[in-house]
Amino acid sequence: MRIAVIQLAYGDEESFEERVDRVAGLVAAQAGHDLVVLPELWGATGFDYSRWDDDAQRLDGPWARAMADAARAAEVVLHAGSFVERLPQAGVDGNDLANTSLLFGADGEVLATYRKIHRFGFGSGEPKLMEAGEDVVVTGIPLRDGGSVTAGLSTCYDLRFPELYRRQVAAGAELFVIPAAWPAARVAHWTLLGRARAVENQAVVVQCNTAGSHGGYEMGGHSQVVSATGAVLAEAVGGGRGSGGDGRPAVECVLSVDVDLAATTEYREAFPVLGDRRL
Ligand SMILES: NC(=O)CCC(=O)C(=O)O
Repeated sequence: MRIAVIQLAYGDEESFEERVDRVAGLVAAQAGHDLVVLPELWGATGFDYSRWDDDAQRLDGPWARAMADAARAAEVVLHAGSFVERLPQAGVDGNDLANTSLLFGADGEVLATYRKIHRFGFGSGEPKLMEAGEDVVVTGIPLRDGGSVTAGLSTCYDLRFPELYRRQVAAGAELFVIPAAWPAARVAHWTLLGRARAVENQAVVVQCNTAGSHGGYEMGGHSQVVSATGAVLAEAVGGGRGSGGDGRPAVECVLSVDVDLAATTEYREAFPVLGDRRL
């Protein structure tokens, strides 16, 4: 399986519309991959909360249509990261926004919808402005060779909650796709937790972070793809001025990675840790 992880860099100066056009072009250039992955909230920004209400869109709005077109143009399955969804009505917390991911098939049809379950912000940002998702989402991703892989979807801060990934594995997940807007200050947690989720679940982990600075936050980059054994197959270098970073700002880049899915199955059979879970 060939995966393209697009680590986007953006600042405060680029408009939503300009960025959607730019990103659609980047996706369209990834023909030949099975799966292309974008980061969290790359349109409305991860941390400039003042933009979220204005940039919110319906599930079938222009953002989703542009991403469907890009998937179709490149003939790839596209995990379009996430966007600020305008819900049809306010939810239990009185908000009508959600942090929503869409997975598009190569024909542009929506294969899966995931709403971020664990909201980041400790009383501001997501918990204040957005509803929490309630559904664990595990979905088949069709591959160009006619096969498929079973993937669990989650977003950024979800990575800190291992029980979510255990539930995804129980539902058949062999691979986790995790878009993020994870700041440089804690980028060491991002890479460490990604490897931990891979090792404890014997699953491939695909992490797509954001670069650049917006809303007063420097993003950490260090997108990575980790094998089911915990080996880092590819990592976007640079970024992380806080704990564990290398001091350089993260940059925009595309990781193009071949993942051997049969190796995951073989590894799970040869070292059957998951069979020893006490549920
Ligand atoms: N956008 C996020 O969910 C940020 C998460 C984060 O910064 C952290 O867990 O640390």
